[in-house]
Amino acid sequence: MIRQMSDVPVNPATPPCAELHLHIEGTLEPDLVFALAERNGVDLPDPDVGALRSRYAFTDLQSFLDLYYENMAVLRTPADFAEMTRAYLTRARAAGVRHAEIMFDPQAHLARGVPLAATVEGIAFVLRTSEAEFGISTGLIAAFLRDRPAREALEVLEDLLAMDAPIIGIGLDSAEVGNPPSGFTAVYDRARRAGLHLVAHAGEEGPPSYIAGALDDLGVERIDHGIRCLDDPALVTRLAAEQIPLTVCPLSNVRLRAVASLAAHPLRQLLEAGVMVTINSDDPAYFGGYVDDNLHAIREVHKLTDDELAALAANSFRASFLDTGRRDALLAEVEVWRGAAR
Ligand code: HPA
Ligand SMILES: [Zn+2]
Repeated sequence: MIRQMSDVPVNPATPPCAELHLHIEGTLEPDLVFALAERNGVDLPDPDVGALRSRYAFTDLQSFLDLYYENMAVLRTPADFAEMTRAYLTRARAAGVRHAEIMFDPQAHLARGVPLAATVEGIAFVLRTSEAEFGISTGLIAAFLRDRPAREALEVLEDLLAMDAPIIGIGLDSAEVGNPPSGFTAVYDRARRAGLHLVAHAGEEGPPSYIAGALDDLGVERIDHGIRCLDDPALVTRLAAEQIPLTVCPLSNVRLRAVASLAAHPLRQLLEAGVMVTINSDDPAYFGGYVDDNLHAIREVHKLTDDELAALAANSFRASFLDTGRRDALLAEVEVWRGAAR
C-alpha cells in the first residue's frame, strides 16, 4: 500500500537536501540486526541490543568496518534488504531528504554466499516506489571494496551489467590506506564505457594523493569524504577551481577519529576555500545520526546561518546526478525553505 507522504513529519529546522554519501548497509540499526537475526536463525555474539551498542566506540575506520561487516551477517534474503532500505527511506524522509544516491557493497554479500540478485532485487524493489511513497528520488551506486582484488570488482561489475542492474554509478570504499585508486583503473574504465557515473572514497584516512589519484586515474566526478585535501593547498585550489564536489560526513569523521572533534572539523575551511561541499550521514546507524543530525550538529558547533545551511543543501542538489528538471525543482524548494526561515 502506498503511504501518504504527508503522514510523515518532516524536520523544518533543516532544509530539503540530497544525500549523496550513504551506505545502505550502514543504516542497519541494532534493533533491526536483532530482528533479522531472529527471523533468519543467525547466532549473534552479543546477548542483546545494549551489548551490541556498547561496541560502537570506534578508534579508526578499520574498527568500524569490522563491526559493519559482522552485522551484515543477518542480511540473507531480498526481503531483508528491502526492509533495511524501507527503514532508511522512512527516516530520511523525516530528515528532509528529497533525493538519495545510495551505495551498496555487493562483494560484502557475495563473500557471505548471498547472491548478487538477492541484494540488488531487495534494495531496488523499494527504490522503485520511493519517489511516490516517500517523496525521495533515488539512484543506486555499486561500491567496490578496495581491500579486495580489483579483478573481483571487475567480475562483479560485469555481472551487474549482464543482469541489467538498475545502478547509476560505481564507487570505491572500505579500508583506504594502502589501497590507492590506481589499482582500480580497469574497473572505472569499464564503468565509464557502460555510461555509469563514477565516485570514490578518497582522503578520509588516506593522503591527498589518493584524492588526486581518484580524479586523474579513475576520472571520478565526485569525491566521498576528501577532507584530507587540506594537507595539500594546491589540491584544495584545484578542487575549488574545478568545483569537484566533496561528500563530507561530519559525525562519521568524528566517530572514526579522522578529526579530533566536531569543533575541529574543517568544514568552514573547505567552504572558505570555495570547495563544493555537501553534508551526508555515511553510516547513520553507526555514527550517531542521519543527515538532519549532521546538519544540526555542524550548525550548532560551527554557528552556521540559515543561508549557509541553504547553500549546503543547494550544493547537494547541484552535486547530484539528478536530471535538470527535478534538480531545478528541488533547488527551488531550498529557496522556499530559505524564505520561510527568515
Ligand atoms: O566511511 C566509510 N569509509 C570507507 N568504507 C566504508 N564503508 C562503509 N562506510 C565506509
Ligand atoms: Zn562512506
